[in-house]
Amino acid sequence: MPVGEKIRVENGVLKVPDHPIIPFIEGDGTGPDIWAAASRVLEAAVDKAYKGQKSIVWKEVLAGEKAFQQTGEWLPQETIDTIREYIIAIKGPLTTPIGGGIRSLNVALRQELDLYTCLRPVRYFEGVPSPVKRPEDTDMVIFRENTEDIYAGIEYPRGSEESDKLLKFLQEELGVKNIRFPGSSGIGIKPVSEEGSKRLVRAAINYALNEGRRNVTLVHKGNIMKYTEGAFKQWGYDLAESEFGDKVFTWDQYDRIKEEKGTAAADQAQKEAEEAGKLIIKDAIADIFLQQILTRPNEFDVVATLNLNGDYISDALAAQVGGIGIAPGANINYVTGHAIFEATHGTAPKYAGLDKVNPSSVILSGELMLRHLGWNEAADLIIMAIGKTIASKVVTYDFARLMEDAQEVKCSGFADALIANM
Ligand SMILES: NC(=O)C1=CN([C@@H]2O[C@H](COP(=O)(O)OP(=O)(O)OC[C@H]3O[C@@H](n4cnc5c(N)ncnc54)[C@H](OP(=O)(O)O)[C@@H]3O)[C@@H](O)[C@H]2O)C=CC1
Ligand SMILES: O=C(O)CCC(=O)C(=O)O
Ligand SMILES: [Mg+2]
Repeated sequence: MPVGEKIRVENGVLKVPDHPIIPFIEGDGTGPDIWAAASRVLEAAVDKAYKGQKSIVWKEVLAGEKAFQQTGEWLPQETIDTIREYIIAIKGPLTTPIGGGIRSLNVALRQELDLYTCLRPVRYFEGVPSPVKRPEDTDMVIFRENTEDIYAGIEYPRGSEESDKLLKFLQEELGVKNIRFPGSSGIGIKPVSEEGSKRLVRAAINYALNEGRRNVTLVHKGNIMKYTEGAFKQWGYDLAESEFGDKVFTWDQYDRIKEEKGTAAADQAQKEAEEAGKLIIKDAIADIFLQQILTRPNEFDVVATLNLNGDYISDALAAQVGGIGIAPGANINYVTGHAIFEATHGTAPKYAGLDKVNPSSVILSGELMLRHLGWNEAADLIIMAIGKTIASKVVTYDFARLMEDAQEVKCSGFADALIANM
């Protein structure tokens, strides 16, 4: 087996050796089952595509329960340092307790490495059971801001010294009168910055232009949270116009033309922009957006949104194309080149150790990783094998329970079928 070399970034460009060392985190709960299946599929695809000329040299790094058992720490500094050094990593899901205990290790990794984009493509594979009539109409790519918003973890329990201090400050210094039950309120803070918003929207627009997409929708709740979510929307429009000029047409421009020259002129300007192949930058308030992705999904293409909205939207859109068992993702910093690939789903603890769940989300996250490395031939093999395997109705429990005449296989069995179909 080759010794392996480090991936490097030179002048902002990823330099990938033929045998890159890639750190992986196995994950909690169903993580070990999924990783055993997914790593075999990724290795097989690379092997089939490059016949030994390229290979991945895995390097395990610890996080979560396995890390705690072996080192007494949930997220050892060595794990963060190793991923920083080796640039690209892949992980299984990690458990976060509810209402107390450790803060999310998944969020900590994103924040430590400043992986400001959570990229979650949502696409349909023929034959996957879906709750909607035309799942093939859903073809969206989510860009979720990954380092700010209420995920910053600035949150204090009721009655703590910190929340008492904050309440006192809000009431006495800022004249806040509408905290309904101050004596029993926990307090959370939601930071959203211009830099954070703009770098995320920049990534979404760059992606949309490179991939020939038609539109980017800025999703926000800016009517209620004016200076965080509303500001995100405005910073997004400002960035689009100032950095992408003639390549885009924004709804902000539309509104200005409408005010000056009327609706017909604004409609005409948008029509001309569309005909000229310009990228349309629009926005939607989060609640109506969640309705419209169901009622008219083909109107939405690339989605740029804040952290919490992006979390909800990821799972909702995944459901439309067959669920969380087939929902990949990547956490990326487009400036430093650092990236951690991971599924959208969590640890699904009730299935831990049963070799039962669908490994496709991690496999497709690996497929995204291979494409990110420029190993498109191996990535294509994975897409082809997933399409072929699902079309032959060989599926895990999550699809089998919704399909007729399906052959249900285990997590490992699905990996076997994919490898056989490559
Ligand atoms: N990035 C990460 O590491 C993430 C971690 N988490 C963490 O995971 C833990 C559990 O969270 P929970 O909210 O239950 O969400 P999960 O995504 O873990 O599971 C919810 C349900 O989704 C379905 N599901 C999940 N994974 C798969 C899969 N691979 N194949 C098929 N179906 C799947 C199962 O549905 P069914 O019951 O219908 O079979 C499962 O019960 C929490 O601690 C949470 O914080 C959550 C999200 C992301
Ligand atoms: O960190 C967690 O436990 C949850 C993360 C999550 O839901 C997500 O990344 O979509
Ligand atoms: Mg989530």
